[in-house]
Amino acid sequence: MFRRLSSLKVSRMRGFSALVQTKALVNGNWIDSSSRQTFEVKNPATGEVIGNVPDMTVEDAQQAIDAAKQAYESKEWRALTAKDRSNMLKKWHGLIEKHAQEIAEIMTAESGKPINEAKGEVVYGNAFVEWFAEEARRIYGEIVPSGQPNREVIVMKQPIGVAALITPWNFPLAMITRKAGAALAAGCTVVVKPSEDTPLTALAVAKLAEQAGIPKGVINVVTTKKAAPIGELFCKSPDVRGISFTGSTQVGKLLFRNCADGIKRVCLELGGNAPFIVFDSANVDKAVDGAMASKFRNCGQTCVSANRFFVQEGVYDKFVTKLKERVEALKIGDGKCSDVQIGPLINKMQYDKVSGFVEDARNKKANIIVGGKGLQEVGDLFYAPTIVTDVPTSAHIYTEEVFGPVVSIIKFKDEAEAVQKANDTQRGLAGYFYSENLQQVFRVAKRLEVGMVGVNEGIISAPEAPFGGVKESGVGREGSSHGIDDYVDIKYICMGNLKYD
Ligand SMILES: NC(=O)c1ccc[n+]([C@@H]2O[C@H](COP(=O)([O-])OP(=O)(O)OC[C@H]3O[C@@H](n4cnc5c(N)ncnc54)[C@H](O)[C@@H]3O)[C@@H](O)[C@H]2O)c1
Ligand SMILES: O=CCCC(=O)O
Repeated sequence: MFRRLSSLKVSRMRGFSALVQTKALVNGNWIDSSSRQTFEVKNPATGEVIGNVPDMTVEDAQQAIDAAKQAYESKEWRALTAKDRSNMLKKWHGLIEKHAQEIAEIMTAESGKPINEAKGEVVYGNAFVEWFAEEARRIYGEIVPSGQPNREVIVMKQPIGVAALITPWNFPLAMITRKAGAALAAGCTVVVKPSEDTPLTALAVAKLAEQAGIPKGVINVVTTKKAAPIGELFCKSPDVRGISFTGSTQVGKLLFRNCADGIKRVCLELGGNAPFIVFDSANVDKAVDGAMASKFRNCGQTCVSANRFFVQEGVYDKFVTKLKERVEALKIGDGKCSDVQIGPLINKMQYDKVSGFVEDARNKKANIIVGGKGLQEVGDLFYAPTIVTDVPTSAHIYTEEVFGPVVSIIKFKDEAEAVQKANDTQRGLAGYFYSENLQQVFRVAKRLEVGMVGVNEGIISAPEAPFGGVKESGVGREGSSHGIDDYVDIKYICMGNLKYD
């Protein structure tokens, strides 16, 4: 069965104290909550409290909005050229790179993410800062040939103003840089509300932004457990011109509704329920590699994780046997051990959800061939990597996003059935399939109702690619040249009565 690591094998982590900030950042000042209240940040692998951060109030969040507005209108920010902003982002990128190890250690301590994955996330997240440093200089307008004489039609892109960024715990760095990089490149200022589970990574990168010379008030970080009232303030405040949210579909819908009155710009990156299809024409070894990468990245707590595996009859037994061997070999433990591959789930709520879903499948006569239980001997929040076969379509692991290390497998007969089942969900973030048949590749890629498709590939995220979903998985795209769109307004200037002769 699974290999567990003893604490003796835990590699020594260097102290990460230098970058750990335990105050919020408003208008360039590192401050406490006006209520003086704080909340604990815990290591999900051990339950140990690793820090206390300010539990900022709605009034504190209002101050952060005011600071962002003032900074947006100040000469220190508005007068900068695109090249100046690009250079600041490049400096920030350089500092994140320099402090990659410390940031990864903070991330592992507060999120439980295995250290090698945390280092990978620093590289991935920082790539958005670099990408948007480059894009900052390419926010082009247009001059369109006019239909009238003596007229010019000029189109320019201008920053929207203050943007509020609400981020989740599963990618504590990348979900901030993917938004803030684009916003700053466009010339906006931001108020970041990181997840209450992972505020320390957010504060650490904000500290580096300060060291990079990004002016006060341009990036504000509000740590809080009062997500709902502060989210409502962001939606209702006329000074916040855009909201970018990554998180659950449930909260995304609430924010979308609350932004309606102010006709605010909204970017929503929400949950998925990704199909992963293995056709008879697939290279099964490649498919198993892709399945492991897609499913077990961050212990399955990834919005683009494969959620439902559809495997065609001809390769079913081979795929399941090979996948089972790989799953049983996964190393589980405290993410600070350098060879751990599976850490804990983030919190008790997530643990209860995952274990409840597997119990539901068991009760509905699905077949649990590996795992299917908690690993309390390792820690309270550890759940065994699990494979469930013969999953009925009524099971929660089929209809819902599991967000945990659970593979649900369903056998299918033909392509039409696979595509119909893959699309049988209101979510549409990512989808994956394995096939060596070129005709099938194009057919299926076009028919999947998702924003992103991995063909013979389990890891698809990249700074230059547009990230986002369709259906209830969200609106807007992050990363790529499209990632700037949510932070700019298009302005048309009609130059009339021009005299050319
Ligand atoms: N599409 C993507 O890019 C993407 C990326 C990461 C996570 N996710 C999704 O996020 C979910 C898991 O993350 P989570 O549990 O942190 O989600 P969540 O929606 O509970 O929380 C996300 C953020 O929203 C805040 N929040 C919670 N309630 C709020 C409210 N009423 N108003 C304003 N803010 C509020 C939280 O404090 C946190 O900062 C999964 O469904 C996952 O698929 C999507
Ligand atoms: O969890 C969602 C984000 C993951 C990614 O950017 O690949």
